[in-house]
Amino acid sequence: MSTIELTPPKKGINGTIEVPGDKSISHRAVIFSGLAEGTSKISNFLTGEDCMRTVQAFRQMGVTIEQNDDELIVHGKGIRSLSEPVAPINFGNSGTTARLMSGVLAGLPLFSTAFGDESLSKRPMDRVVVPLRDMGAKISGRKNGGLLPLSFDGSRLKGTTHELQVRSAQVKSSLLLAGMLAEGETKVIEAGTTRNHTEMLMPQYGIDLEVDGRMITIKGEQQPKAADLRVPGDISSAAFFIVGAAITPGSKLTIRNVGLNVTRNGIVQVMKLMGANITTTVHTHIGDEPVGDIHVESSTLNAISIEGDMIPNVIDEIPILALAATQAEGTTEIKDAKELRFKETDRIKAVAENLRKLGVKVEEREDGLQIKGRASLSGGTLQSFGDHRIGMMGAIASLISENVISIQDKECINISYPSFFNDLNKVLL
Ligand SMILES: O=C(O)C1=C[C@@H](OP(=O)(O)O)[C@@H](O)[C@H](O)C1
Ligand SMILES: C=C(OP(=O)(O)O)C(=O)O
Repeated sequence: MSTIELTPPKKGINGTIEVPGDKSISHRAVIFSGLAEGTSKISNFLTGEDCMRTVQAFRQMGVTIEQNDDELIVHGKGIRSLSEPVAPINFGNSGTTARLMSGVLAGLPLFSTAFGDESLSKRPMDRVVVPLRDMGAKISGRKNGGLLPLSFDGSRLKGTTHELQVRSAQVKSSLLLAGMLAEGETKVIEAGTTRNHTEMLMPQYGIDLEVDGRMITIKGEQQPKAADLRVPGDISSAAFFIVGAAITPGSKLTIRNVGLNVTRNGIVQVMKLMGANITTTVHTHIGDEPVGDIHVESSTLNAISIEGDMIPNVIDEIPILALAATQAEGTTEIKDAKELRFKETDRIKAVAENLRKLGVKVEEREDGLQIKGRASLSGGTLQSFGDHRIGMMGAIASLISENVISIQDKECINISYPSFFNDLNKVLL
């Protein structure tokens, strides 16, 4: 674990960058390619630690996956040819791997066990285990399957209708994957819109499903077919540079080839509501996913209330939005975001603690934060709490701080954005 010291640059961030491939889409692309029959090519794959956990899970089931930089060649042999993993699968720090792979492992005729790191071992798994058991899944684990490690005595599942209580794309995707392997039809009725990459990608891999508002219906016993895919840039990674450019005077920044899916572009909408100077230009589609450029220039910001339906669309962007709020005129309210307490760390607590260390007036609420704006940020040592998004928030704070900011355990940033500091240095030149 090492610490990085970041000296305030005393100037804006300028130029053009590209961020790495989308984390959510990269996980899903490996899962569909690993289950598929035939050879799939995935380019601009995110090689961050989380997505490599999903790759490793398929390697342990006998799938050959070649990697050349950010290109993966996945030699799928079909669902029936997957082999039983002889060793436990390590999901590492990755909630997406844990939830999505639970749906897969529960529905394959194999025995498997899986565990995670200290953070993931505290995150709730009952949100997938309970509905998977309703489909007939045989899963056991700590706290009656509420926590990792879990073991899956894979069996033929029965298609079921699920009315989701949690607003979570991971739960939805886990059940759609289980439904694809099950006998009969599965319906997933969402509590509200969440990122829809699974639904968008499935048809590209030849999987039939029907989306009717909040209800998704999938037929069982489907064998995915191989496909070639280019992963768009990750808007959740771009978010750090969007906010960095918006709050640092003298900035003009273009971020190229970012996924602009409407279930993910909340960061752009929210920053615009705060008065940020942002334009987006969609120039292509990858499958149904819109991809384009984001241009941001620094401007004054005003406080708003971020709540309700806005939250799922910015769920991973709240830490960096909280930093934006410190520079806005007025007091920003973040509500309905209790889910943040179940991420890599308790992100409500971590954000409040780090902003307070920098001299910001912050109130912590059960489901959010109240942040007083127009704060001048001192320097100091910030903990990342082993959470990549908290670490990157601290690094972006250093663009406008009065003194050096040190970030402890900077390595955790490799979970979603291994080239983060390289990209930051490029725009500081
Ligand atoms: O489905 C996905 O790829 C993700 C969904 C979100 O989690 P929840 O579904 O738990 O909200 C998000 O926080 C995570 O980073 C990725
Ligand atoms: C919450 C996140 O990821 P996961 O749930 O996959 O660990 C994230 O990337 O911010």
